[in-house]
Amino acid sequence: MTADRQTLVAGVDSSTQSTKVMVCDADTGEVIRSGRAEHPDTTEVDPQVWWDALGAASGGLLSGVRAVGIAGQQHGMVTLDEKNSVVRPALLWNDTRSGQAAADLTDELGGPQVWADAVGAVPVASFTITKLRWMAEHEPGLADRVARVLLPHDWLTWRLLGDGAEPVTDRGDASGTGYYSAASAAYRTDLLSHAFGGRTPELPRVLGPAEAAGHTPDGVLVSAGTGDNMAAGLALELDEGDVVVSLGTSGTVFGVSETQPADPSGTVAGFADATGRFLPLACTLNAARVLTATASMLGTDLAGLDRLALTAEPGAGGLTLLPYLDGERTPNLPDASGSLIGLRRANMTQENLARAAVEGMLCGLAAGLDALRAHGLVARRVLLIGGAAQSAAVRAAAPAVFGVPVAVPPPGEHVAIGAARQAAWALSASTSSGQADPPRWQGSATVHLDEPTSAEAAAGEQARHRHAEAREQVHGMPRS
Ligand SMILES: Nc1ncnc2c1ncn2[C@@H]1O[C@H](COP(=O)(O)OP(=O)(O)O)[C@@H](O)[C@H]1O
Ligand SMILES: O=C(CO)[C@@H](O)[C@H](O)COP(=O)(O)O
Repeated sequence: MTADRQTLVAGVDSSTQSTKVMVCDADTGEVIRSGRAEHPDTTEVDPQVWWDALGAASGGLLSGVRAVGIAGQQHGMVTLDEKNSVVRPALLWNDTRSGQAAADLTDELGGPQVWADAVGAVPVASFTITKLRWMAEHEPGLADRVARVLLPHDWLTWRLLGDGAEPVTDRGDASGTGYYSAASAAYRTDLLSHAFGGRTPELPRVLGPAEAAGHTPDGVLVSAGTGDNMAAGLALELDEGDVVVSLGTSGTVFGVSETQPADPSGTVAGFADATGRFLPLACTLNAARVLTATASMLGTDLAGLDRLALTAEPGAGGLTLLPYLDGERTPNLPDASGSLIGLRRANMTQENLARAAVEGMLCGLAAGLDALRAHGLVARRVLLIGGAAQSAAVRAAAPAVFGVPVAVPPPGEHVAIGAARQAAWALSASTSSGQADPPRWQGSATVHLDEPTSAEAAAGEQARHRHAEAREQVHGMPRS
């Protein structure tokens, strides 16, 4: 197909640390051009920052693009007043100030199982509903001004549509609010109102997976958009047995399912995906930044951290890092700090510390993988994505820590590509010959990482055991 007949679509990943834009061929998924812009390192942010980053990342890229989709960091609370002005900076998924609000809400409405049954997940500080409770308690004057609540991707989609547009969302991102039941495809405004002190802000209409949100003033179709993990799932065209481990700011482990789990322990959140199915997911608050923080402490960079970690033996000489550097979400310890356990004169080396950082980050996700399996998810292989999947030390340690084959898809911005694939799907669905399914894009082969030796597998198993033991000893968390 010649370039002038090529149909172009764009996908946006507005995640915690940056905005990425990928322009793709709508038929094949080939990436034609891309851009990115950084976000500030903070847990509350004026949404205008995302809009400016989107402008910077997409500058000059969107010429000829027929459709665009926005994927965003999940859960962030964007509050708007009667005039659609932002009431306060958005509280992000990694802002832990609403930890007590989460515990209170869980108790007030009958305990964890009631929540898991109602909305597929037990509230934690990340969820939008707990942030609204925090706002109602700590900023009641501002809460009184809130006329509408959106998620980050909803707000960006709405801005793209221009003045007078109706705010919309999708079931994937809505399922992370704590006031949407994906199983019954309905908002739980009773829960929202209870959490928000009797206030009942307007909520965006929930679109279907291939439904269009509308068009930009320039006539570009805008798809429903979704949460970043849902978009990554869409890019990877997940089948049964595929489990994604994403190592960005957050660590997430998830797969697709026809049914919604209801985990009263709160480890597995029964989110919805971007295709009409469910996306059982466990999320840690500390992933790639554990590596940057450890590298910085050791006076090196990420390449240097890799070199150190690869020099150490698997198991880090018995060192265990519980990397709860920014508090933690899974396990639910919003006020926790990190712990380094097992230090001896013989193992107290930079190499072991680097390895312990890598293994500690992965062990938290391996525990999430165990919980997903306990709730019925089949794990035949792990697909490793996100910024820290580029780390050689992570790739070396992952197969032994997860205990299942690990594959790395070709490096790419999977969230933005998933958003672009959704845009291509919505564009196709808008025509008379529209497709019922998203276009098949996945072509390039994944790289399968080496199976661990029996010694490496044993060291991985021991690292997980020590991690669970440390969680129990330091934080009283029961072993699963
Ligand atoms: N080679 C690498 N080794 C370890 N971490 C890396 C590497 N390359 C990028 N990262 C980390 O990945 C993170 C960004 O990943 P990304 O998935 O884009 O995050 P997010 O979606 O949360 O914004 C940064 O913290 C960055 O330091
Ligand atoms: O809260 C979750 C998942 O429930 C996070 O995964 C956020 O969606 C942020 O993602 P990244 O910016 O780390 O990719």
